[in-house]
Amino acid sequence: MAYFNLSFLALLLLLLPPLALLLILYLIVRPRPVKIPIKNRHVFITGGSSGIGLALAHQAASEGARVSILARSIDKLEEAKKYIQLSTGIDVSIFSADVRDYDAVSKAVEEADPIDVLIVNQGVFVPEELEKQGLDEVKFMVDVNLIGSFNMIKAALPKMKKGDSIPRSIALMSSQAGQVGIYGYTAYSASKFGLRGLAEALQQEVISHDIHVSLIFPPDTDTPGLTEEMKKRPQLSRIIAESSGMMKAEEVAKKAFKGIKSAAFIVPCNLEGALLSIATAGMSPQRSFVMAFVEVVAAGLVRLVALFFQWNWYNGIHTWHAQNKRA
Ligand SMILES: NC(=O)C1=CN([C@@H]2O[C@H](COP(=O)(O)OP(=O)(O)OC[C@H]3O[C@@H](n4cnc5c(N)ncnc54)[C@H](OP(=O)(O)O)[C@@H]3O)[C@@H](O)[C@H]2O)C=CC1
Ligand SMILES: CCCCCCCCCCCCCCCC(=O)[C@@H](N)CO
Repeated sequence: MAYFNLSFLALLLLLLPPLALLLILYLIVRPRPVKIPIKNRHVFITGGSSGIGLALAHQAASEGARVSILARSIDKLEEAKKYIQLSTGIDVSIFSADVRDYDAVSKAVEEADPIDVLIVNQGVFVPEELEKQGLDEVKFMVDVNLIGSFNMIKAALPKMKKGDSIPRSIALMSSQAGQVGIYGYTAYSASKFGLRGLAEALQQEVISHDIHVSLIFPPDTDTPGLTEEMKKRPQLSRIIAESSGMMKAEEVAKKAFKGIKSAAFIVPCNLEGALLSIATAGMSPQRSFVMAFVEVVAAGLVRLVALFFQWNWYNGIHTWHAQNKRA
């Protein structure tokens, strides 16, 4: 009996610190967890006529949401509308506008129903070493990916604040290249890193209006945009980006909505992304006390894994240059 008591006591002493940490985290995590409904809500998706945005629109329609999609090409919008109508029976509203044009975006928001879930998904990516890349292309990516996102949020926010008492979401489509800088993506990574600062600051500004911000971080995703990108992607960009594999747009859309519905601030899309999110948790909000526990406990080990990835990438860069110098 004494032996049993001793081992029980030892077990208790062993479990006490993690249990105490879990309790502390349960008490302190902020903002508090909240559920965002999608069914019968108005989901407005920019870049919704192709790739991940089209998959998001299809997923939202399948879950019974009212869906609007915004993009530049009216032909691609009409095609997307037809595809979703045929596959889900849902009639999607379409808005032709360039997110770089604040007035055009504002007009679309005025015409649209009040937005309950805004997914700022549009994005362009032209991978090239900065030295070779024209500043016009640098500006193009920053204007569409970052300034365009400001335009969309600024136009949508006033009406989103006036809505009913049901929680709302503003989700930003970032990229794993928005968590770690990648060779050939200087402008693209900068535009996606910018979304993080936007999102962290915006969440503090809108929390009192029951609006919840999510950042979605996909790896390479099989879309028309990626197909186009592959035509000119530097070999080293490909080697490094392949560290996180490839996903289908539909898989990314499912992960995105899972995160949006639980108002997760950081939404990874695959295992590498989950590791990357722990490695880059920084000062971002964490609503799940369980995830907070993992972040706190795994921080050191994940940092070691991250340093192994950097070791591998820089060795690859060195080898590539050595081989190409000889060639
Ligand atoms: N594919 C990938 O590997 C990954 C993509 N991402 C991100 O996911 C998002 C979608 O990418 P993906 O689906 O691959 O891209 P696609 O090129 O397949 O689709 C991009 C969409 O954005 C729209 N768009 C582009 N420029 C503008 C603009 N100036 N104003 C309004 N709409 C615009 C396009 O329509 P139109 O041209 O008619 O305007 C289209 O609907 C981007 O933010 C991207 O950075 C993140 C990680 C990986
Ligand atoms: C701590 C451990 C880290 C674990 C693994 C890290 C792997 C990072 C790989 C980065 C992949 C970047 C893909 C960019 C996709 C994209 O956005 C372009 N296709 C343009 O759209």
